[in-house]
Amino acid sequence: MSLTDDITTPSSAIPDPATPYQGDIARYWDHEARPVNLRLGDVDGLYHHHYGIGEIDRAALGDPADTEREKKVIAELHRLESAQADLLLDNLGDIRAESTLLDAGCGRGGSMVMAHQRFGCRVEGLTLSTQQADFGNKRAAELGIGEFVRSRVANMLEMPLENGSIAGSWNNESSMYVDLHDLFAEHSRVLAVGGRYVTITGCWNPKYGQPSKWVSQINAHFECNIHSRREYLRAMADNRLVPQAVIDLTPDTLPYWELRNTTSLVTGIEEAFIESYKDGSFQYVLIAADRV
Ligand SMILES: C[S@@+](CC[C@H](N)C(=O)[O-])C[C@H]1O[C@@H](n2cnc3c(N)ncnc32)[C@H](O)[C@@H]1O
Ligand SMILES: CC(C)=CCC/C(C)=C/COP(=O)(O)OP(=O)(O)O
Ligand SMILES: [Mg+2]
Repeated sequence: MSLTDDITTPSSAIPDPATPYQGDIARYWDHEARPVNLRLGDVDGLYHHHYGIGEIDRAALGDPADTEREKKVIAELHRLESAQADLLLDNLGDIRAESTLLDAGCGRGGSMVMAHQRFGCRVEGLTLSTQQADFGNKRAAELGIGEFVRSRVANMLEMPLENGSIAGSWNNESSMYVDLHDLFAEHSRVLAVGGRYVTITGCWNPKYGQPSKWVSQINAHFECNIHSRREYLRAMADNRLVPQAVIDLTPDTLPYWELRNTTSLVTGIEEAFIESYKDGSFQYVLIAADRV
């Protein structure tokens, strides 16, 4: 059976949002078309809404006076964003082609395509945005993988998925829009026992005390609610998700932000990320957990 055999809800049939807040978030992503996301995605057709990790390849950027410099910087930023998704997929463990994966808060679907290309399996994506789901399904169809990669408009706190049907699931920069206890209860329900959950997220650092002014600025910019690192670990523990790896990616993401801050694609939020990562109030982390 292919993914499309059991489609009962076309991606455009948006149900009533569960809350007014979710309606706001659906509208936000329906109208998003920032060049920093679209021009990077145009590099190779993988459209991401997350940030990058890894060292800058200075040789690939060439001379600052190069007329092709902007194009090269865009390609480099995109390479770092895809490297971030690759690291997330590395942490899913062994996934068989017969398995189904879940991308909770899937955006335009770049990570889903990468997951299918790596594992050959089905990938289910959930987003609040009709525009994003349609975009992801169109891309998958263009790539000839529409039978395997499907985006749907659905609330990740009420996933349209059977209990224990998912081998691996993730949130890539999408968990700051929901209550973590509700979110992990739902991942725990759909994951098979022994399955793997992975998140890459920004979180505020309990060592700092409370969310800093920079964290508050990021929340206001994206209409989200960044959680603390402690909250992630506590909500996982309460929902049968046992951390196997907690990796601080903060030093690995700073080069991406420093490079992005030199381009014409800046959106105005770069300073908040750079300063909060540097003052220790905010961290970029990967957490991988086993469903037990
Ligand atoms: C910053 S984007 C991340 C997209 C994607 N994970 C990526 O890495 O490109 C946040 C995503 O979370 C989704 N989202 C937020 N709240 C959600 C909810 N309650 N249910 C489903 N998706 C949600 C948004 O629709 C959006 O697609
Ligand atoms: C790490 C944190 C706190 C993330 C918040 C969620 C978010 C908006 C991620 C990036 O989306 P994007 O790629 O659409 O943003 P931008 O336009 O800034 O690249
Ligand atoms: Mg982006």
